[in-house]
Amino acid sequence: MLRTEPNIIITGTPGTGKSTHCEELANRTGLHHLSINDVVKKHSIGEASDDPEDPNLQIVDEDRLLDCVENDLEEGGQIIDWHACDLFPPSMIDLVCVIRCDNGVLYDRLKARGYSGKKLEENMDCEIMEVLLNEAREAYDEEIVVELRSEKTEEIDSNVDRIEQWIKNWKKDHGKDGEAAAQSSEKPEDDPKFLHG
Ligand SMILES: Nc1ncnc2c1ncn2[C@@H]1O[C@H](COP(=O)(O)OP(=O)(O)O)[C@@H](O)[C@H]1O
Repeated sequence: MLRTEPNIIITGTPGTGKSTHCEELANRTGLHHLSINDVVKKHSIGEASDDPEDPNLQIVDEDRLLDCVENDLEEGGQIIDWHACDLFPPSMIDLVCVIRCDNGVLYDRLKARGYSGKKLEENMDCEIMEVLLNEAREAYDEEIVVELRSEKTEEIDSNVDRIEQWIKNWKKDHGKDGEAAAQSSEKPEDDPKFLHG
């Protein structure tokens, strides 16, 4: 089935600004903010970890998670909000935005969230080592992976503007004309390169 609306992953280290971007994008475009944290809670597919330093940490059964979101992804128009990305089938994903943040700014945000000790350290390492960016680049065609910075308030607006414009182009290319182009094996002109600042 051809999707008429794209599926977009918004990923990044906790605290970088994923939810903020997803909410704003959903408000502006009418696409659905698919918070994976909410899916995990709703379907009880997380198991409490036995880490005494992080009793709230949930280990998620990824197969069950995929079962829960499969229909949504097939339908399209999903803005997927999660701190991991490589489990979603590439055939169902049209754009992957990795939200990045300066280490000092992220440290303050995570502290304000009450993170400390090992949990704070591991999340800071995750950002410094570019774990999510590498994961995204390994799992998906590098052309659809975009890195966006989110340190200042005005960056939220400019990032969302750019993604919104990309969505408009994608829809134009995948409407009736896009379907015709796909059938005649022409490549639709939804090149996400313009998103690469
Ligand atoms: N570009 C930004 N400018 C200012 N504050 C931001 C920006 N991006 C995120 N924040 C703030 O950082 C915190 C973490 O953002 P959030 O969207 O919850 O991150 P995540 O979903 O990645 O954990 C929130 O308080 C949010 O308001």
